[in-house]
Amino acid sequence: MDDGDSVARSADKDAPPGDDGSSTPLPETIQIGNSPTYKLDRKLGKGGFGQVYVGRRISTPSLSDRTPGANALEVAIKFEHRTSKGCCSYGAPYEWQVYNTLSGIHGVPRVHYKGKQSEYYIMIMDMLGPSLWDVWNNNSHSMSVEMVACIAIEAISILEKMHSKGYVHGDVKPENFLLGPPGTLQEKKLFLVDLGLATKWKDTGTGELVEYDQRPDVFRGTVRYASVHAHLGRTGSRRDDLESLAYTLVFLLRGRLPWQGYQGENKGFLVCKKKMATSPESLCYFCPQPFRQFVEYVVNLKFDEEPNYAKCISLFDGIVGPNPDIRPINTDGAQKLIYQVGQKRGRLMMEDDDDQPKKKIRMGMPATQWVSVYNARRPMKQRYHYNVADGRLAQHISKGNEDGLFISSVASCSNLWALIMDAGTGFTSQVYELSPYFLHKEWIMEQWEKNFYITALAGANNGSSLVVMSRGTQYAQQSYKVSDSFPFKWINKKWKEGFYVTAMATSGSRWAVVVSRNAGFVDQVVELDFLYPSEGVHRRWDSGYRITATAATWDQTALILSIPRRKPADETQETLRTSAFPSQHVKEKWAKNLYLASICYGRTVS
Ligand SMILES: Nc1ncnc2c1ncn2[C@@H]1O[C@H](COP(=O)(O)OP(=O)(O)OP(=O)(O)O)[C@@H](O)[C@H]1O
Repeated sequence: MDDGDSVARSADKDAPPGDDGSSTPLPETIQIGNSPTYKLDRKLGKGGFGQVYVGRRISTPSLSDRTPGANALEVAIKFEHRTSKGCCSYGAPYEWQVYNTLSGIHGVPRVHYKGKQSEYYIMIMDMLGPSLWDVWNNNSHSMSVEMVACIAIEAISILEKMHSKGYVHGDVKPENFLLGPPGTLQEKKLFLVDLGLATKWKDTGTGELVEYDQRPDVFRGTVRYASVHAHLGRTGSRRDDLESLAYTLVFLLRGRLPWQGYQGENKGFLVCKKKMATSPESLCYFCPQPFRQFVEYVVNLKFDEEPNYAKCISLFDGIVGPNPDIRPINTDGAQKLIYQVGQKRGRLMMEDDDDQPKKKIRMGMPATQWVSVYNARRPMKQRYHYNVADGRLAQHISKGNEDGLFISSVASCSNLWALIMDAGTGFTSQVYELSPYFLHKEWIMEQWEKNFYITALAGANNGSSLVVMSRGTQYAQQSYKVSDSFPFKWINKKWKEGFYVTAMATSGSRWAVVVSRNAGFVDQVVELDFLYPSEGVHRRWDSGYRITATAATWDQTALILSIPRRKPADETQETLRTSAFPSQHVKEKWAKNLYLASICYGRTVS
């Protein structure tokens, strides 16, 4: 590998040295269950979990053994030490479970035997050949367009098959595609191995989809090839495998991806940001059209959208030679798939819907907007002020207070403040401080002593902050954190302690998050993205969550969505994104009894 960024496993998969059993010698001969005996030969590879060796059969299989592959003279033997991190709680490696369903399906090697011998979990499987990474590496870091197009076609059909069994692979990359053994009938056949990160996207029994979620602190996969959704910790679904495949194909073709070379603690974030900022056009600048079309299609797929595999395959048809028998990679699986789909639909190809305007989400163009959130409420007095300079804050606030209004939200844009005041807060008194710090701890602690709690918060790009604290809230305790990246880990810890996020702000690229006990919520989730996460918000809305806090930096938008303890009579919530402060829109919303509940300014689209 040219740099260290190809394999960055989730924390779970990073076994400390020696913990993978490397200190325990491997057995010289292997015999598990009723398997024949194999003698250990050369090493084939080593991964994060296991080591893979050639096994030579040195005994005849028992007559009653009808295991497919029992007669193979050479097999691949995968060893995982019993203390490996890949082993699940009941002992056997998680990958075994996945192979129980997928062994031997199109493009997946057959597992002949599984069992335990001495300190190791052992899986005996079909022996395969070099990986696509090996092929690319041994061919001066290059691969022909025809070869990559054939790989595209066959890989899509393999993923289609795997997905049809309810699994997503979760770690699609050149190293995990293997060819058949050289010199055999299968040397041009493609296989996808390493099912250790495979997850269910649907329950094949009930047909029900796994629930959508986002856990921004969870990353599984390989940084270089991971989908943007995987970087952001979203539940894996079919689109993620296809996005990783798209990056795999472009890597094989161009020899490099634009996000290679980042290092350090922040690497995952920087790589993800670069992926978001790279348009399909620029990613595929030197590649034939179909590659760009494929990238464009896969990055626009929704969480539960059924990919049109046949259409994806047909994109590459024009590149590969017409005679399947002389192609550099077998494309049998794909031909079968297109045939089936064609039959079902009464024709070979799906219609092309490219002329339908599709929103392009990755264009590499930053844009900054106001995000405003409106809730249905009984008629009440609400007022807004925007472009308020520091010196004029006091005047607006005291006028509002005189009229019986308290501040319900604050925001900042270009070092000027926006202020929402209304009669619906339920507060009994309120204090605020404009401070040059983000945040001013001493002042906040003093107010906590006096039973004021933070109820609104904004930060300006110059580092100053406006903190509003109120009495008469239901909060029982509060805590906050200021951090250089979105502090999901901390939030997650606080959730476990009974706190919920009740206010959030940014100052430049820094975040401040306030959590409170007794916040009146029964559950809370986060949506964090490099653009406004519309899809996630809609999924959450459908499950009863409503946006209760918003904040955005120049890079990312974060939305906190909560389920209220007491359901409001009218659950209507609307959001707007506008480049100017939405003064006219607010008035239109008021006319429909929708009132500003949250507002922020920052990066929302790319
Ligand atoms: N059936 C096989 N035939 C030949 N070589 C194989 C076979 N299975 C695995 N290998 C080789 O062994 C390497 C490690 O295998 P695999 O990826 O399954 O292990 P892992 O420990 O799960 O790795 P990772 O760290 O990628 O998760 C592969 O990259 C490949 O080179």
